[in-house]
Amino acid sequence: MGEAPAFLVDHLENGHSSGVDVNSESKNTEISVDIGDRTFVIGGNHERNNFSIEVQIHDKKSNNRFSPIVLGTGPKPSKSYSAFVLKQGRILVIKKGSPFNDSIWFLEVDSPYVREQRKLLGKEVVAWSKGVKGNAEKPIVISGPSGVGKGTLISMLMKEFPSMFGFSVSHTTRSPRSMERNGVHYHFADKSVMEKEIKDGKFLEFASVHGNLYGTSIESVEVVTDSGKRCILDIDVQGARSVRASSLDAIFIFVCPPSMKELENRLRARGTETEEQIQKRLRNAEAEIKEGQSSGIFGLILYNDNLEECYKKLKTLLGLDGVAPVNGVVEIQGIDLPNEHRVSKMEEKIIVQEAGEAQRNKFVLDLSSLNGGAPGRTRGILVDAIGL
Ligand SMILES: Nc1ncnc2c1ncn2[C@@H]1O[C@H](COP(=O)(O)OP(=O)(O)OP(=O)(O)O)[C@@H](O)[C@H]1O
Ligand SMILES: Nc1nc2c(ncn2[C@@H]2O[C@H](COP(=O)(O)O)[C@@H](O)[C@H]2O)c(=O)[nH]1
Repeated sequence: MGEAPAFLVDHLENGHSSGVDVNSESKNTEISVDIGDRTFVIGGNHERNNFSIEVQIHDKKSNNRFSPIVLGTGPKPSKSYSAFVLKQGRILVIKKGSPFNDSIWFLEVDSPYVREQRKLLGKEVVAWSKGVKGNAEKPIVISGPSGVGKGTLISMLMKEFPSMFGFSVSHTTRSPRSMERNGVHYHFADKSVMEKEIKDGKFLEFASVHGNLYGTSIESVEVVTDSGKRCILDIDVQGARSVRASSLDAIFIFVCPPSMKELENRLRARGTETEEQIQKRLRNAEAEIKEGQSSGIFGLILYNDNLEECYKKLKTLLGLDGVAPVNGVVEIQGIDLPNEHRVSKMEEKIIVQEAGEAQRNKFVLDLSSLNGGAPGRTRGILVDAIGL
């Protein structure tokens, strides 16, 4: 998967109902943005929904107004918004009077991810993606047959670099092992609940693995990204394939065992599965190893023979040679805009000018290097403060 395409500002309008700069103290503030035959109405009644801005679509042809499925964690309602139409079916929404880290959002209404989800869910879909400053490192997908040592390697990485990496906690319908804690190792889920959440588009990927359902929720990835850490996903090959096809721009590592015999020994020594489950996992391992090595999903293949050597190679692949653990914090921040401001466009930049006495303070948002997007955060916003 290549870099996500840049989404330069296509057109920005500041009139009524098309890329509007709404400035209202009303509790019913909403903003309407016209794209083609549709008006996207963003905002609405705070009293009805205090948790996330509402989105409605008005189809001008049929004069029908309806609520689409809204994917991703959206922004909390605010007293007023500015909105601009960007390329590739995205609307930039800037909130006023919002707390730190909650001011710049992207509503994807016809991005590749939204089109894919629309097809999958058979319903109208829009998706929120929060804008973050700078470029966080790409998430890391680690796959490999059961027992090869993925979890062991990930634990070593997170122990040595606690402030750099965060684990995406998957959902699973399998029963917890004795040492596993809900919300830490997995979100242990009821099958019908998980299936309903999958239907509702809450998952980045999911698969049936060794007879149970496993999946990565969009929220699990967002929680890690928002904490400023690089997200690690421990998922099977089917899941990796789905992530590869998604717009989550990740790196993909496959871990191979030195032999099937050694894999069997490790699974047995771990002592967490019944004999029947071990046999099932070993049968699946052969196909997984074949696919992992030949499918082209994985750019990086590691052999976990000697654990210490394999861990060293993993660190080299991740560019961590000689990196001191204490210096490992990833540079990723929200964007703190002044509470009261006016928003305008200058060439391909968005100018946010502080209102009131401090009018000379301006923030220039350069969107020319955007990357990422739903599901997950939109990265690469360059912010320049002028006159501060
Ligand atoms: N290089 C190694 N040499 C010997 N034993 C190892 C090595 N790597 C990991 N192990 C051991 O193998 C067992 C399986 O490792 P681990 O649980 O990390 O596998 P996994 O790939 O995460 O499995 P699963 O996919 O089932 O979660 C553990 O008991 C671990 O201590
Ligand atoms: N597709 C996904 N696969 C996942 C996810 N979480 C874990 N896994 C994979 O399942 C097997 C078995 O795990 P175990 O904990 O029962 O031993 C292993 O290969 C994991 O990588 C997920 O969210 N999606």
